[in-house]
Amino acid sequence: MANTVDKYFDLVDQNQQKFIETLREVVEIPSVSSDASKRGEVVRMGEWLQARWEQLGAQCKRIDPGKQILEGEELDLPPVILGQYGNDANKKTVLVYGHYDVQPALLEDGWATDPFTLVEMDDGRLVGRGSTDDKGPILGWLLCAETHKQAGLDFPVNLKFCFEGMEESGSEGLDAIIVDQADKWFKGTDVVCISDNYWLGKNKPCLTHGLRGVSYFHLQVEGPGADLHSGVFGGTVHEPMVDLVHLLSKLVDTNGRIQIPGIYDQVMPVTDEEELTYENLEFSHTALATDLKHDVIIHAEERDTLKHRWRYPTLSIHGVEGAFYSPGDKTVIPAKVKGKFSLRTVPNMEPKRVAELVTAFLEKEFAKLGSKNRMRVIETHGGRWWYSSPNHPNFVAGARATELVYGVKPDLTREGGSIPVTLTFEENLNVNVLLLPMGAADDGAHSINEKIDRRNYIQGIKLLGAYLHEVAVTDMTA
Ligand SMILES: NCC(=O)N[C@@H](Cc1c[nH]cn1)C(=O)O
Ligand SMILES: [Zn+2]
Ligand SMILES: [Zn+2]
Repeated sequence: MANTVDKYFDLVDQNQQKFIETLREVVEIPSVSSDASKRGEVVRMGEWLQARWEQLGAQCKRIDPGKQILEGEELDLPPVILGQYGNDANKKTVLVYGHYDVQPALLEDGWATDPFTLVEMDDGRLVGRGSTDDKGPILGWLLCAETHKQAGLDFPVNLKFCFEGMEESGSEGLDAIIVDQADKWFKGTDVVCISDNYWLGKNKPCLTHGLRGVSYFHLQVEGPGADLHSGVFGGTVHEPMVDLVHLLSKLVDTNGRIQIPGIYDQVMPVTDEEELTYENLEFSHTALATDLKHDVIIHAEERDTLKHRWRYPTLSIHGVEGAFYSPGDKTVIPAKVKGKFSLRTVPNMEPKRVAELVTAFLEKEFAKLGSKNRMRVIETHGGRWWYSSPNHPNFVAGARATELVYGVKPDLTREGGSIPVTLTFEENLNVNVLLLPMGAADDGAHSINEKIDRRNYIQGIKLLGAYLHEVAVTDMTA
């Protein structure tokens, strides 16, 4: 094994520039799943992946999950690309999951360069939307397999894959496909690996064994039939935006404490054993404040910041649809506005209970306003949290691979973000899931100037390959 892995590492080093060009090619496809006008691009990205894997000899199956209504338009959901690369009864089977859709990005959001053009900076940052979330990592699996084939190296496992184009928009349609395919396409899977999160800091790699869930809400307030002139109607009609601002202000206080009664009742208490997991991690407020460009950290202790990222629920307000947001001073009263917020959920919160509590609270608060407007709370998607033990041999394989590539033992972390289908894979395939991140804490996923460092991209391609080699020689039943 050592010989093959060393050869593989050498080849990855030799092909660095080619791998960056491949990343450039996919960053140029603006596969934004939340934007109806970009749906064709999302599909194009899925087709690109399928074609490239088929060229390599993988057997692929495209599943079209159905329709969705987005911005009032009925749209085809982007395809889920299932694949099988290798089918040797003497090898283990690893299922990898990733997503080929990305978050929206506009130059005017504050990007220094065009978000859909990959730019390599002097300091090694590869800047572009999707570079770290999640196009770099999904390319990692592909480039690993291509490199093995081109060099005639034995591929150590049978690889199954599942790539979706709706992760950034709630993974619509995917749960049903996983349930349906558990005994079909996914049959024979020994372990699952997902590379779609980040290190805790900038230097030390980690393995991740927990994710928060996400429950996303639209709070709609509707009043007159059309926008109004504020000089004529201000002070004489109930304004939807005023109601909305009042309601949004009730959800969470300025120190991040959620104000919805009952929301903390289902949260698992911290145990002494858990307290130990916050020790000796590569995480500091000084580094975090630098990444944030301004120290806006609420908590005094690092462990409290981590607890609020990993194991307590949080509520964030994301935006208002229908409100005036352009430059200039338009004197309008918007007729209908939609406030958008989400709660990150943790063990043992149930999405259904969360939705009930949120709705009951907002209805009560709205009634207090005495407004003649109409209010509706809509839960647009609810993804579940995931928590797993890091003692499984799958994690041992991940740790060995990390040591081989980076020369250090990885930290064990949980993640504040959500990958809703993680639990669906675990429950329906009855196998262990490992999260093996490629990118670093300061990559700026979902933000402006998203990047992956050249180092993390290239070493990450090695890491994914090394992990597959380690799985091949690790007893997964232990
Ligand atoms: N890299 C994982 C990720 O970014 N996940 C998203 C998932 C999501 C759910 N609803 C909208 N996006 C996240 O925000 O955590
Ligand atoms: Zn992602
Ligand atoms: Zn994301």
